[in-house]
Amino acid sequence: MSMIAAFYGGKSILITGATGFLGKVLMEKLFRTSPNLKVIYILVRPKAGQTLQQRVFQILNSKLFEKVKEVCPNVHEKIRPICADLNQNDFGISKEDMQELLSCTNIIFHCAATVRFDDPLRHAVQLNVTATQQLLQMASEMPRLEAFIHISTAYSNCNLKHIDEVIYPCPVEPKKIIDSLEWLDDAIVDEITPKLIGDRPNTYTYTKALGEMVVHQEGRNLNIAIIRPSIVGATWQEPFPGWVDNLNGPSGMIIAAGKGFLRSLRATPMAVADLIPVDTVVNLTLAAGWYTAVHRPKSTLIYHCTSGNLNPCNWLKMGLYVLATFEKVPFEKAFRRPNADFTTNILSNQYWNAVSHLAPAIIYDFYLRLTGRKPRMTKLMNRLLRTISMLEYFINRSWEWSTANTEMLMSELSPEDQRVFNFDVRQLNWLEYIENYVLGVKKYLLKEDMAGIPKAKQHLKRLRNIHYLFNTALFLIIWRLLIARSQMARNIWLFIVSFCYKFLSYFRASSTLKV
Ligand SMILES: CCCCCCCCCCCCCCCCCC(=O)SCCNC(=O)CCNC(=O)[C@H](O)C(C)(C)COP(=O)(O)OP(=O)(O)OC[C@H]1O[C@@H](n2cnc3c(N)ncnc32)[C@H](O)[C@@H]1OP(=O)(O)O
Ligand SMILES: NC(=O)C1=CN([C@@H]2O[C@H](COP(=O)(O)OP(=O)(O)OC[C@H]3O[C@@H](n4cnc5c(N)ncnc54)[C@H](OP(=O)(O)O)[C@@H]3O)[C@@H](O)[C@H]2O)C=CC1
Repeated sequence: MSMIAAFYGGKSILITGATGFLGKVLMEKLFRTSPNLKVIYILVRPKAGQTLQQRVFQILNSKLFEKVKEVCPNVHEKIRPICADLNQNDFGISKEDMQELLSCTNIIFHCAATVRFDDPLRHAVQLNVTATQQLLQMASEMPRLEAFIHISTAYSNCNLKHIDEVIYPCPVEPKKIIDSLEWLDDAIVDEITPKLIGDRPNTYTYTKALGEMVVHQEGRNLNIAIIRPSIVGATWQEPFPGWVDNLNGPSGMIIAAGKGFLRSLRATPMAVADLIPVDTVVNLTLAAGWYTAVHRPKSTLIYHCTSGNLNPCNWLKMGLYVLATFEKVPFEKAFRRPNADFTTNILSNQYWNAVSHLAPAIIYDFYLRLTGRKPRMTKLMNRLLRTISMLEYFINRSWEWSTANTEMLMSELSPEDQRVFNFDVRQLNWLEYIENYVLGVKKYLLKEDMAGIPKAKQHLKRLRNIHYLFNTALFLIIWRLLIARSQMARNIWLFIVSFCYKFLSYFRASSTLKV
């Protein structure tokens, strides 16, 4: 019997960010392995015209939860959505709901965050720092609380090359930042943002570091652990391989490459591609929740959930695996044939952006205009280039994350728990994982049917022929122009023609002799 699964039995668990990528997989695993848990409270905001109930209904009726419904048929009764907006005071939670949360919660998993790299500092601080502070305040009023698990990111200290499982001090105290944001106006905040974030690439990594600091300072009397995952990707094994439901991290890039939009990328081929499957993160998180509650470590333990030091893969390999998978399972209606190159040189990157990204988009938009349709490709391509520019920081560097706490946790698990809550990435086969990832992107993100693969292959063949035809026509046009203008080009042309003529005559003569 799994000790971790038994531990969560009968518990009241509070999850923030349960409607997000990680939160959904966390909920699914909890229900599947501990169907006798008491209740999961989830803090949800109404969104996109959907009520809380509709949002929960949609999640529970998704493919991800199919297995849960078999082992926990009354899952609808065990999930308790609470209307909350983490941007508001007290999260806008009603008094009755707050009372229930304070008196019943045993475990908190704090996953909610803004993961946008370019969020204005004020918004990123509100969600990633102030909301964390408020949640800690709530937690301190929970008499039954056994553990508070905070999800951070391995990149919160990406300004360092070697990162230990410790909290690093921030130059400006989070409290001072929160206070000053109250009276500074937006224009001044925007102006000082680069100075505040210093050598970090964006407001996301900066505010996640501030969030950790807040946890460290204000959670002293609580039983806390911090999980730092690297780049979270599709599921590896559970509940089934390849599940993914948002465009963050590599998923959006896989679509862009598979549809033929992404043709070149400024990336360091040998830099470590520190991907970590979402189910691995969830298993480690649940194991850490159990360990924190049962063993009550003296200090806050930080767990790095990364793959680079145990089972490294680099961007070159990952890119090749992705491209190889497109051969077997191409995406439908591709714009061009998938073929992406990595370059480290800024100038050649600009050249390829102009030639491989913008020029085809402009030509295609011209064609759309000619056929009376609205041009859209240049806009889309500019958006893609902007996204790529935001990711470049992460694909041109390697980091070393120490994983002593994570390895210690693994050694504390029983053999059964090591199987049920497996977070040993040494067992991961990258080629197999990437194949399933690409397949998952096709099925769950693009909602493409496998039956369409022969047609997609046919479409790629047509694109290849168009490509050859276009290149030949371009070559002939350029050559024709050169011949018209340059004596040297004419001489070369005459030389080639006479050489071919002589070769053919010789070939014909020798074959006649043989007969
Ligand atoms: C050979 C191939 C090789 C492939 C492999 C190479 C892969 C490299 C991947 C490297 C990943 C490195 C990530 C490092 C992550 C650090 C880890 C974390 O803690 S952080 C956790 C990770 N956090 C992140 O990854 C956040 C990254 N994303 C952002 O910060 C923002 O989306 C933005 C600033 C990039 C664009 O802002 P903005 O211009 O305001 O645009 P909106 O947001 O409003 O969206 C506009 C449209 O674009 C769509 N779309 C969105 N994202 C992507 C995407 N990645 N891609 C594509 N598309 C994307 C979106 O759906 C929407 O479509 P529609 O509804 O209009 O049809
Ligand atoms: N994805 C990744 O690559 C990585 C993620 N992480 C960390 O993992 C955690 C989860 O990330 P992930 O699941 O990918 O992110 P998502 O963007 O998928 O999910 C974010 C969650 O936060 C919720 N949320 C955001 N704003 C509010 C708000 N104002 N009030 C209530 N809820 C809100 C969202 O709710 P709603 O559905 O309403 O928007 C959603 O449930 C984050 O802490 C992130 O920093 C760390 C490393 C890598």
